[in-house]
Amino acid sequence: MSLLPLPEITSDSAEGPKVARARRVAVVLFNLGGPDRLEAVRPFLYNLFRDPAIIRLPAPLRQLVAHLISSRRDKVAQGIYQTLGGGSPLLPNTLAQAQALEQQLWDAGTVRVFVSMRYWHPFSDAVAHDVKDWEPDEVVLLPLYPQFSTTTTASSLKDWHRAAKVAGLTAPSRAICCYPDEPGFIAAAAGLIRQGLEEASRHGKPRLLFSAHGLPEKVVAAGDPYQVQCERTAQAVVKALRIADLDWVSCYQSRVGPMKWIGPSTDEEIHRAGADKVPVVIVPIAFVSEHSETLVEIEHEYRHLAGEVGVPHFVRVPTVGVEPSFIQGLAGLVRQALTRPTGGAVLCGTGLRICPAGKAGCPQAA
Ligand SMILES: C=CC1=C(C)c2cc3[nH]c(cc4nc(cc5[nH]c(cc1n2)c(C)c5CCC(=O)O)C(CCC(=O)O)=C4C)c(C)c3C=C
Ligand SMILES: [Fe+2]
Ligand SMILES: [Fe+2]
Repeated sequence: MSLLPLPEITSDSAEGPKVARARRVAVVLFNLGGPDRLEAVRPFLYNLFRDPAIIRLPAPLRQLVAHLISSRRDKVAQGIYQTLGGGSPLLPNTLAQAQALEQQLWDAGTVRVFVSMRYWHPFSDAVAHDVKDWEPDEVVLLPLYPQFSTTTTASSLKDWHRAAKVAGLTAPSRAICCYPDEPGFIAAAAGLIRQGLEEASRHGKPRLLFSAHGLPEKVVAAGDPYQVQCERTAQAVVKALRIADLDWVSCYQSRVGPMKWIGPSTDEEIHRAGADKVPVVIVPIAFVSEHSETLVEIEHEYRHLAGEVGVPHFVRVPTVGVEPSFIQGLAGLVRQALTRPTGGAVLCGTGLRICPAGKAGCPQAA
């Protein structure tokens, strides 16, 4: 990766020579957020379900529905976070990624990496103020969702632009929309999967399950490119693995509510693996760090189900986290974004084209 030139930012002074300083770049990482204690579970769920990107109802009705669902799901969700010691590890894990990325970007100017969460602290309003106080020359918005969804990436970016306006943050920004087959991400996932396949192979010919967080079918039918991009990630990993006759399938976990979600579901695939008596290697392909969906849903619930339905061996592959090639990949996305025109343009991770508004699979997110 070639180094970026470091433009000197100069300021005129009435008295004397111009003062130069290195370009200051703020990178903002986005993720969903998670409750940090059991009392936070209900307000976290309320924030999630009152988001119009999640519950597509008009305002007063949406708040009412959010209140009802969060009250009803509170106990189940508290049980999930109780298993994790009373809170989500998503924030500490994301802060570790921020630190690793900051170190990786030593050559891109004076870089500081911030973390902004959508449904629990640190919220975009507080982070936008912190970014403004740091006085960046440029801002790069980097969602920690490799695959674009209106429910995640677009929701986070929209909320960020609102918060930035309120905070008076005027530095130019660029958003990276998605990177479903970014080579560093794919290499990191493939490396971790290879270890999982090796372990499972001792128990028979394993089946690889690429398990992504699901979405309601109607969200995808309305044009959300998430499912297509999840399949693209799976294809890219399979190609990188270069294993002849690899048995693999994409599936979707985490269904909530009564609507029909995209499939096949991860449950169905675990049942099928049980019937076929094949070991399962399950890889959470839409998550880049550990949290309730990986450490409870996969590690406990799916592992238990696999035992019940006769799967001979079950391996959970860890998320890419701070794997060096993943962090290098993120740094590459930031460097490339910095070479593009500013003005809220949305960049596709693959090929880093500037996406025209509305182009399918390459969405205008802001
Ligand atoms: C790829 C990422 C994600 C998509 C797409 C997504 C859509 C989506 N999620 C819900 C409802 C819930 N999600 C919950 C937790 C959760 N979701 C994601 C990511 C995506 N969600 C993450 C990273 C987490 C974990 C948070 C943590 O533990 O730190 C939860 C809360 C947990 C639970 O009660 O099961 C809910 C609820 C919907 C409805 C949706 C799309 C419409
Ligand atoms: Fe979710
Ligand atoms: Fe879940």
